[in-house]
Amino acid sequence: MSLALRKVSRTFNGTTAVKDVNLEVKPGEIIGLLGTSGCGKSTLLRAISGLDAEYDGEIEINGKVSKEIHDTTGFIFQEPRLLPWLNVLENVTFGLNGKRKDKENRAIEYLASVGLKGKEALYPRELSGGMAQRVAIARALVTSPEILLLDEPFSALDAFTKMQLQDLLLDVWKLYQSTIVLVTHDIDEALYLCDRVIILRGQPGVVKKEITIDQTRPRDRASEQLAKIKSDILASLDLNHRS
Ligand SMILES: Nc1ncnc2c1ncn2[C@@H]1O[C@H](COP(=O)(O)OP(=O)(O)OP(=O)(O)O)[C@@H](O)[C@H]1O
Repeated sequence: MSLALRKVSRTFNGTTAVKDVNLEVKPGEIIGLLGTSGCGKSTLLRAISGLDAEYDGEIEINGKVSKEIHDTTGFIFQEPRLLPWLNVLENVTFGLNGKRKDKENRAIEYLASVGLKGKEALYPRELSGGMAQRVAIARALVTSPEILLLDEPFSALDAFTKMQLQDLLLDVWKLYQSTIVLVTHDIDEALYLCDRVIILRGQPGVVKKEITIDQTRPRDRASEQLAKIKSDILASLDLNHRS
């Protein structure tokens, strides 16, 4: 599913958080939004999801401009946000429409695709951080979203779990062909996952640069080509200057 942002700006109480952001995303593309804290990455993601409609400009999803919540988008947050009184299966089926057995079968299938086969009856308190985030991924996927929005989805996890879940994300992307917008602070994560990285900078945040990562997957995290792109990204972030 395609996605386009045209001159999107968002102002909170007189202060502009992001200004005039333009972005065209092709179906099946993985786009990273990268930038220092407070430059408006989450604000943009909330606008794309329809959770926040108070922005100026236009957001078009598959050719249709709308400010409503899009049922074609799935959202994954930094923390899993599971309901503690529901087990894993119930957390994934929660809010789905349809017959109970159908919903459960669907949830079981998606839980298997994130490596949680047989864990359906566990409660959130019994899960590791990585398992809980896998449940959150299954919960987002079960609605078959054509656009997946991820807000620093792996930043609370240890380095090894993070790398496993990045690979998992690529597996589900291959399987479901979703268009993905990923907010991250982690340059290596953006280099490993994204087709294109949008660098935002400043307050209000504006698009400073777009970097295409034209490397086949699976990528070598330690490759020289990625290291070169990383130094370009670091230079664009201009961490020594605030603007
Ligand atoms: N609901 C809100 N009310 C008022 N100001 C807000 C609101 N949401 C965001 N902002 C402001 O908008 C700016 C951008 O915030 P946002 O959370 O989008 O940044 P971010 O780039 O995602 O930051 P971080 O990387 O730290 O999560 C900040 O100055 C923030 O204080």
